Amino acid sequence: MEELQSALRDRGLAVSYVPEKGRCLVTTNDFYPGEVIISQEPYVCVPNNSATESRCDGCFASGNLKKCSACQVVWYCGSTCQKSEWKLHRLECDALSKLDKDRQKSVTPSIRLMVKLYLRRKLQSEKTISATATDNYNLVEELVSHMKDIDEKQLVLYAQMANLVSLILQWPDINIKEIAENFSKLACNAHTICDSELRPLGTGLYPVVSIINHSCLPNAVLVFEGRLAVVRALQHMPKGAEVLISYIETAGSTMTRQKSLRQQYFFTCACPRCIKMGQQDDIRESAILEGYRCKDNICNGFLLRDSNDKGFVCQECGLIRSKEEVKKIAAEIRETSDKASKSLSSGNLKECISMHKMIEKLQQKLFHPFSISLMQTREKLLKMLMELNDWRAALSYCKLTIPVYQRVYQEFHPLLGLQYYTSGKLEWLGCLGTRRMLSNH
Ligand SMILES: C[S@@+](CC[C@H](N)C(=O)[O-])C[C@H]1O[C@@H](n2cnc3c(N)ncnc32)[C@H](O)[C@@H]1O
Repeated sequence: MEELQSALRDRGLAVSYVPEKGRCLVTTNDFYPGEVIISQEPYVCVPNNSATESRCDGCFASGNLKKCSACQVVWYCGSTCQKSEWKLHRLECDALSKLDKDRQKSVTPSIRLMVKLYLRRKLQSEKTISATATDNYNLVEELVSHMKDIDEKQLVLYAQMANLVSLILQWPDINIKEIAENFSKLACNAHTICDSELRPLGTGLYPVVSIINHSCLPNAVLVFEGRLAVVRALQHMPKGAEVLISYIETAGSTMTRQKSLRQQYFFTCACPRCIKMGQQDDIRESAILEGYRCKDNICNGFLLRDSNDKGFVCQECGLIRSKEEVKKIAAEIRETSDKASKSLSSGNLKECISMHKMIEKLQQKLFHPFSISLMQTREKLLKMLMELNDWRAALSYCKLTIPVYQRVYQEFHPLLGLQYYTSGKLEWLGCLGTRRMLSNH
């Protein structure tokens, strides 16, 4: 711990402790918006490979990959990445090669992450790989596991996964209980590694970044530069401030956020947004983000359940919307969404787009213009239209999402920046298309 504190002191940081949260990271210098607070390479990481998509184990690139000829499980983009991973993969490769084909199929990214964790610990203890104050297994040992909070079903699953790890490693004195506990640690400490457009690529364990606690109104944000985790300030952070990032999607009602924090991280958030739960402002915001709209098209009022529980009352004009009407439209949305998923899985993008346009129309009838569900549908349309190179139509959906982004994300949030960037890129691509058309005539 002394070594870690000393390494952090040089970066203007310290580890502290708060009874209701456990360890926390605090600043010992001022940090300004956009400034890097801390960056860390992963202790271990894996790409989220599946039967349909593979990425390089070194840099997470896709395309032009070659399978490791020995184990036939791990992919590389070239010899540079293969060499950089070799010390660890040599051991993993031996272990994976001994598995039969069926067993190899059960080696999911989570199983590989755990196998790599144990191999890295072994290599560091043998000094084949060097350890530093911010890169050593002791830091993994100190991570919270919440073993006592996990339900029976989850414990059984972790035990089964631990047995598989043991079967792969074949170490005689391996501790199955410890592996199961490490799976629980990964669940509340590992991070999803995303690319610059915030698409998920893999999972990594960053034990120093994992000391940072959560807030739904964070003062910092975690982004990735390749596999490097980078925490940047979202606002001015004076000396002595606790560094806080958001573990979850912050665009949601307080109830939704609290539920997902309790389910995955086992705590009740008491951040400045969450303590307002049940207050007038919070009720209003939750109803706008996740509730229904006034049935009068001109009125943009949000609805709250009426006292007789007969329906929902518009808080602007007092008009009542019946439960039956709401249920009917919600059922139509569900039905169309099912059809859209089927057309997506059959690869019919054009049909999927027209289904989503129908969903959007139905959602416009039911939800408030700032609704998260409506925004998500428009986001899907934007992505699908971009796949078809229909820049103009994609731009129109991108523009519709921006006011919602502005409402739900803070000024310097990367998701908001990314949406502005997408909009600019689509404007440019649209103009380029028009110019080409003109020059062809
Ligand atoms: C990634 S760890 C953060 C570091 C942790 N406090 C520690 O001592 O190692 C996540 C865990 O920290 C705790 N935690 C994080 N943010 C919290 C918050 N805002 N309020 C209460 N507990 C929190 C929860 O136990 C959560 O599962």
